[in-house]
Amino acid sequence: MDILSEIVANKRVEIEQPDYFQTLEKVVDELPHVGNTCDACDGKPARAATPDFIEALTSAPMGLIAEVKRQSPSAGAIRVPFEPAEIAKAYEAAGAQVVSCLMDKKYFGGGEDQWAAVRAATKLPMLYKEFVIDPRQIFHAEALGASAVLLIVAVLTDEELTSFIHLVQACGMTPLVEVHTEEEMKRAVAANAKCIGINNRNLKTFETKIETTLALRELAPADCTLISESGIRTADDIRTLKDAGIAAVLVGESLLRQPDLEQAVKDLMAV
Ligand SMILES: O=P(O)(O)OC[C@@H](O)[C@@H](O)c1c[nH]c2ccccc12
Repeated sequence: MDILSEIVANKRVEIEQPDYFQTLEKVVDELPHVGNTCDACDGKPARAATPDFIEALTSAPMGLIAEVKRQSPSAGAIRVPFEPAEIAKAYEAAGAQVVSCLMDKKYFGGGEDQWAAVRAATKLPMLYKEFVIDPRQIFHAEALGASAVLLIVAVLTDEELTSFIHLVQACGMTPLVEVHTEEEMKRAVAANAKCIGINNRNLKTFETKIETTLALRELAPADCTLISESGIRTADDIRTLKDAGIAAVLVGESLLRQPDLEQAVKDLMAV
């Protein structure tokens, strides 16, 4: 079994544990409400508006989604010691537009505690970075104050993809639809995704190359916000992607490996 299938198989078991969505129930009642209701959310009031994901990203010449990632199946432990709040503060101070927070515990060392630490440390919009296979995860993201939710095309059927895109939108968040192949890009476009993340990393083999973005971007309609994800290391990479019409980048490892994070962000984004 490849790693992506393994992670998803584990996720299916995980989300059925009785305490998995505990926070959802605890948090929803305590959230500041804006009073408007969301049809898809059972008539429950939607939570206070979070900063808009696309607006934040497109406010810069090249948007940066900076990732809080303790470990990964491909890299192992990425930064030791790992301090989510300090990391988020450094990202914000250096001018990142969005913070991405891994929610998977077993493979990425993330989860609700990490989310809460980051949420408290920064005002920046946050991306709920998870292997979403169930609508409850989308309500969870909403309850936690996410601005955007990752939807990975490779782990969803067409029907799921379409209904999850609508659900994320109905909850006042932006679906970031992730693709890695031509076929997945076509499925994302057919599902009317308006914000597409091209993952340079093959989640089955871990092979990572920026050319993936350059090849797949051609297949996206002009009104789509395109984000290049994974394996982005240098200011030269950023220049290449900018010239190719990419609006934003999602970067974790290459930043997190630098002792001075704030400087690392500034050096990377110095275009
Ligand atoms: O650390 P990197 O190579 O800069 O990559 C960040 C991000 O793109 C990567 O963590 C990622 C992209 N899509 C995902 C889906 C699940 C987990 C992780 C990911």
